[in-house]
Amino acid sequence: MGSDNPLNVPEIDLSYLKPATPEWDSARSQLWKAVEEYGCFRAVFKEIPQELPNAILSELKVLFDLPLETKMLNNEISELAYGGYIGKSPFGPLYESIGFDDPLRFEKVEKLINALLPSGRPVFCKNLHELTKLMSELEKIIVRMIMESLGVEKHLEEHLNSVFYAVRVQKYEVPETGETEVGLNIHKDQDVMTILYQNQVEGLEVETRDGKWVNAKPTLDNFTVVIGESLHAWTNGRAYSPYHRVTMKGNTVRYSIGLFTAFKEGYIVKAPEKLVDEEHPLLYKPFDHFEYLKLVQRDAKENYETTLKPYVPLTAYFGVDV
Ligand SMILES: O=C(O)CCC(=O)C(=O)O
Ligand SMILES: [Fe+2]
Repeated sequence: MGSDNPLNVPEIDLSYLKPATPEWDSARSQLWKAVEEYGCFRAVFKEIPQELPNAILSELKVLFDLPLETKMLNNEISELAYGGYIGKSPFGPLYESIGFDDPLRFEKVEKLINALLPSGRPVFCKNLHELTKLMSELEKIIVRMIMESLGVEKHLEEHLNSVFYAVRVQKYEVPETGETEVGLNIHKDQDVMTILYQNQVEGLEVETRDGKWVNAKPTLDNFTVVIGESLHAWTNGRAYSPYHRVTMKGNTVRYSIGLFTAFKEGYIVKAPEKLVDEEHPLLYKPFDHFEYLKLVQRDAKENYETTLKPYVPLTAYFGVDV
């Protein structure tokens, strides 16, 4: 399983594409195949120069080496979901992460960094803000391609108005035993999608729809895209949301940057009517995305099962809804 598996998730070049061109359509059909089968792929997106995420990664040691009390200040500063500091836990024994809850607003990035590092880090703040903007452009392309593939692109505008972006920078320590160890336990993401860039230390493993574990082994120009359960529910199950985990081995610390796209507070996740019919009955009752996030409480989760279970209509079990 996992690390010994030579397979990788598909790589798709999404650089410099224009909608309604043959190049766009060809990339879109590769993307949709990957989203259906793996819920995960590696995107090449040359609009983002490699130097940008790498400049951020090279500063992360300074941030994570701060005392725990300092990193915990983030819990007071963050106002939105996906912000705050997460320390090591049974769920992520080697994992720590620092969330930027509204990085499209430069002043919010600056506020957090200045609180953690009073001498400031203006270049880091600028880079993180800039990377968020560019990664959110990539997210919009991916969502557009998914909606076009399903013939529901009229919902694109609604999507753009309904989401917010957060960034988490994440660290995975080297296992002390020298053996392969769990960095972050098996889970599905609850968001719309997660886009990751990391420091070329592999470790992310993804389970395909047919139960095979595959390494998501990126190269320098890859952004790894993982579909979250909210998009899976919104597409009435057409987009796959994979179980995944991070496994650590070797002696290099792994750092990653994750852009999390999530629906705003109050948004009700409901599959478009066009995606529900006799052949595709409604898989999940409409749910409030923020209520769902609260319900899940990722850190407390130890079981290996979908977090959407509370929304599965009882018809799926008993033939009638009650
Ligand atoms: O760091 C990674 O590559 C994966 C992180 C992850 O799965 C998550 O933050 O949900
Ligand atoms: Fe994840």
